[in-house]
Amino acid sequence: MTADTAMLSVRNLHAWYGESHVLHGVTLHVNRGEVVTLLGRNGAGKSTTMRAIMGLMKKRSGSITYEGREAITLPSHQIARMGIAYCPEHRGIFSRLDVQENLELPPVIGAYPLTLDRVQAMFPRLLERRHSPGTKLSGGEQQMLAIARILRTGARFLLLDEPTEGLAPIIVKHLGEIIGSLQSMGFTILLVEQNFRFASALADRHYVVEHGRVVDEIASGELAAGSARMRVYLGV
Ligand SMILES: Nc1ncnc2c1ncn2[C@@H]1O[C@H](COP(=O)(O)OP(=O)(O)OP(=O)(O)O)[C@@H](O)[C@H]1O
Repeated sequence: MTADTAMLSVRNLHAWYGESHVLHGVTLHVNRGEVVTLLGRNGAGKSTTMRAIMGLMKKRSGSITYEGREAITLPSHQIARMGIAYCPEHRGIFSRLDVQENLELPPVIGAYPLTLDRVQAMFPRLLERRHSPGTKLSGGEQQMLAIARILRTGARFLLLDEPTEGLAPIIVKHLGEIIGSLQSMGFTILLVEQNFRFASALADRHYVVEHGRVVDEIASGELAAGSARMRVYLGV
């Protein structure tokens, strides 16, 4: 499938923090139902790419089409209404609210929001912890809550920024299962990941970001060759 028929298509995306020019022409696409990762070293521009797609960068140029509709000039709340949800690296949990309140807060913007019961069935730990304030959650619980919360909105396209960061291997494994089941449920996911092993087990394709550009694309079928290439990119 080409970029023209993709669910999300990003072409020649530039973005700036103030005077600092950080994205230098990112081009990528994500087809409906895919899990695609952005890989690359710290500071390569992966999070900024997500922020720019979500309309959170004040200055950006290029083209971002979602379901065929141009979004580059739209404010963030309208991009959310198109059906894109963003789970930032620092998770954005409201620490003064408890788990249930965090889950009840998101506005419904899409046609098929998951009900509270449904997300609690998917994340039984959140049901057990429903009256715990955000501050009392472990890193893994916070990550589950952050993902559960965006599922409540009805968005069908999820931007997940380094969900595994700082989590124990067993929680990482569980998150992998959750992302796999979200894909089976029909969600489309763009994922920033530093953990190449985690990413390679999950994703259909990978983009490598360097110095604010996509410099390579690796299909998961090319894994053996891909991981050698990745070691060069990531310097590991
Ligand atoms: N708020 C900001 N103000 C100015 N520059 C920023 C800001 N946030 C990020 N940058 C710079 O933008 C560039 C890209 O950062 P970005 O966070 O997108 O990288 P990344 O690939 O996601 O890496 P990381 O995993 O470290 O977040 C880096 O040079 C970074 O220093």
